[in-house]
Amino acid sequence: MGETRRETVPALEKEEDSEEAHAQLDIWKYIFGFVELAVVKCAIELGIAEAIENNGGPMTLSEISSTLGCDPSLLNRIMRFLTHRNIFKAIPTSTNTSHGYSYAQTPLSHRLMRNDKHSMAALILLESSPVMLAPWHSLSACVSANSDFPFENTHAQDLWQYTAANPDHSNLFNDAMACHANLTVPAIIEDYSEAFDGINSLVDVGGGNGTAMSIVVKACSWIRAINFDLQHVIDKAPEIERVEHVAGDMFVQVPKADAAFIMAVLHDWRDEECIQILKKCREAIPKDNGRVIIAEVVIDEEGNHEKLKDIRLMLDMVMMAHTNFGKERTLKEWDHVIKMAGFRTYTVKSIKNTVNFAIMAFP
Ligand SMILES: C[S@@+](CC[C@H](N)C(=O)[O-])C[C@H]1O[C@@H](n2cnc3c(N)ncnc32)[C@H](O)[C@@H]1O
Ligand SMILES: O=c1cc(-c2ccc(O)cc2)oc2c(O)c(O)ccc12
Repeated sequence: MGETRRETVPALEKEEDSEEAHAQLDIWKYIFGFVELAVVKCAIELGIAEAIENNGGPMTLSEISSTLGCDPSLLNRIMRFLTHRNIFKAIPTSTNTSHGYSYAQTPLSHRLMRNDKHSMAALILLESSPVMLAPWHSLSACVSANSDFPFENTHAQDLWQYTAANPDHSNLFNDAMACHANLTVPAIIEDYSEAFDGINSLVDVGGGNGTAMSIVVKACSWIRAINFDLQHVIDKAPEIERVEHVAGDMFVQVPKADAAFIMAVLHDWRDEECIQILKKCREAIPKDNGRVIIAEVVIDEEGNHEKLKDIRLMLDMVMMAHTNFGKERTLKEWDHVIKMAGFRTYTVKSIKNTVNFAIMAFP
């Protein structure tokens, strides 16, 4: 019998081994990173979550596939992927039919429904659209040349010219932003109700289809709101009680009100442009007790790994791919922009469970 000898592995080498093992696992996630977005988009387009919701309870594979008119064996693989990621819950059935499972909704699958109060479907459909995916292929060329912009390079127009000329994409974009407003505005009102105290009129600068103001006037019955955006966006905005839609250019003039609200707009522009927009907001509000409520990301540079930091950094990459000079800003960068626009002081408050902060600037 040969003697078996066990090699002793130095502690350091073991640590490196596990780092290697983690790296090897992590790199596969990058290699197939697009798969998650593609399969989730597929689930939204098929309407899997809606089918289960409309059924009023869990459904077997054959029930879902006959309701949606899908191939059962392909749908089975899609459901296996989605349940592995806890997007749907697989409940073993007692019978031998239908691959042995019923599928139920989860908090994640609710977010894939188009009409759910938590819906994120429109944002997923925007990010996975060929129009928004194509510019990512020009990212490295644009970073190294620092001359062209990924979106303009790909579509020969900037995002706003492109949406004005392409109504289908404009609808996709406005629906996605409405989904963002549905998520963020109730959280701002709940966490920061004092922002809306003492104002009778409020103008939303770059307010899209008016979703943000529809939520504000419902929650704050004393407020009359103006939803201000480009002509082609206002032309498509639905009528909303106590919300007046006004078309115009925020670089020229902003409609007058007691306060201005501006959400996910300044991150689309470079500092000089933000200063110009904020000056127009300052001119639109009273000098003595006016305020501008800015809802935007603040990037933390302190090296903290707070759970939303990764998403904020991804949004910064989205700004690089989809806008010419847009970016997410640190507090120091916000301080520069707000002070240069002539505001005397400002406060900053994080908004629970959203990537945004509420920055209130006073003239
Ligand atoms: C990223 S979206 C934000 C929409 C909305 N505030 C939200 O957070 O859901 C930016 C908005 O700015 C509008 N916008 C772009 N340029 C503008 C301009 N010059 N004047 C007014 N609005 C403009 C766009 O049409 C778009 O609705
Ligand atoms: O694709 C986007 C997404 C956003 C966005 C998503 C979530 C937020 O909390 C804020 C913003 O904003 C965009 C944007 O401003 C833009 O010009 C292009 C694309 C996107």
